[in-house]
Amino acid sequence: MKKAIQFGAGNIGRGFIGALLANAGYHVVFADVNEQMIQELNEKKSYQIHILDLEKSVETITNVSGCMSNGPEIIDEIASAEIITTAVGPNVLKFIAPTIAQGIEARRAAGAGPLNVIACENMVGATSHLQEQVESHLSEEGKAYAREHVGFANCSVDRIVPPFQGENLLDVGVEAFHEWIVEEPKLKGGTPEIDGMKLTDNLVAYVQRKLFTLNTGHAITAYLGFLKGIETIDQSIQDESVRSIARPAMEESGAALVKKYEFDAAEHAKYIDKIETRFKNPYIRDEVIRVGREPLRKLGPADRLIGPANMAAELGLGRDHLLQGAAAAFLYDNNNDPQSAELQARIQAEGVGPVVSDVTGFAKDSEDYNKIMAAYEKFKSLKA
Ligand SMILES: NC(=O)c1ccc[n+]([C@@H]2O[C@H](COP(=O)([O-])OP(=O)(O)OC[C@H]3O[C@@H](n4cnc5c(N)ncnc54)[C@H](O)[C@@H]3O)[C@@H](O)[C@H]2O)c1
Ligand SMILES: O=P(O)(O)OC[C@@H](O)[C@@H](O)[C@H](O)[C@H](O)CO
Repeated sequence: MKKAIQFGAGNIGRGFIGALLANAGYHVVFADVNEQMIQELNEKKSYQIHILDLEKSVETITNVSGCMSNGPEIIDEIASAEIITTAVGPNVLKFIAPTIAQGIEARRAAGAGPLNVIACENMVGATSHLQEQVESHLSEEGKAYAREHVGFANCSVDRIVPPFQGENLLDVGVEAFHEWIVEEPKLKGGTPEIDGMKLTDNLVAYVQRKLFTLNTGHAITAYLGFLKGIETIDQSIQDESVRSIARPAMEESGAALVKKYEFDAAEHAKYIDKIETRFKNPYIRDEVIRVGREPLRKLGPADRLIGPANMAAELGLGRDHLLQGAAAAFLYDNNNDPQSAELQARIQAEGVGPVVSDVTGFAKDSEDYNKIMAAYEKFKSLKA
């Protein structure tokens, strides 16, 4: 039987990618550092996906097992797999890269056939980033083997999967919508047949379309909601003062995306409408602290707040609401989130101006810097 390794048995791993692979006839080995999750996967060998939407349903996923991603067994698992997917978070890719490299060396020694690696993270070029990290751990022979036999394909992955309290630790609650788009030209050994995997040769456009629309609106809804003491995304987007920034911000990034990639403007408007409806899904409890997690990552130059603002600026387009959204991120003050604590400690120590400039790359007193600073001062007075 075909084998897939899914690094990360978390929400998107179990709730989307692992499930698609299992349904496509792969035996899916979830590799994680969470011992309890791995034990449970090996005991139960199945779990349920609860579709939490207007039409509810339950899907049972079978033919799965678990493996500690930091134990010795994972190397043999990689050596005998056809596909590796990840959903561990962009910052964790560097920790799994040496393991994937060891698995590739084992495949080379065994003369194994093609393997495809697809990092399913909210990050432009996540797989290329992982590939660089993996290559840095490969021998010269390993690099040559990988060039010929290992495909590293980027992707865009979209399904809202918040933490879920089911009867079973493994069960997961998801929205009905899902979209997984994979960079076809990078795949090796032919295209795997996986229902729900779409293929494209223009991936960057689709990754940015998703990251700069859904994740942009999501993050802004989270940070503004947090400031107002609102707990969930669906409640936050219903608040007119939040929506009146989050929605135009998605329209600003939309105008930039349409211009840059020549997307159909009417189709893109529908895409934004659909996303707003997804945020409003009352059947899913998605907390603003999940969506706002790791604000420093989200404020990165290629990520969902500053990335679309820069794209709009390059194209001579408006970006006021995107910059207001970024300002709200600088006020995200949640001690349970290490990046939020780091951000707030830096603002305390250095003052907000230098931190805004350093994190965003906007020079002091530039137009975009001044707009963030003005919004920051305005929002500060709104803090719940
Ligand atoms: N949840 C969503 O709605 C969603 C949707 C699209 C994309 N994503 C992306 O998917 C990725 C994962 O998000 P999530 O929501 O599933 O997070 P999550 O926290 O639910 O899952 C991450 C999993 O990775 C595991 N992990 C951590 N370190 C590891 C390691 N060294 N080796 C193996 N596993 C390790 C964790 O134990 C956890 O089970 C992120 O990049 C996120 O942006 C999430
Ligand atoms: O996973 P993050 O932290 O990059 O972003 C939080 C959410 O916006 C994200 O997980 C969405 O739910 C997901 O991208 C929907 O496809």
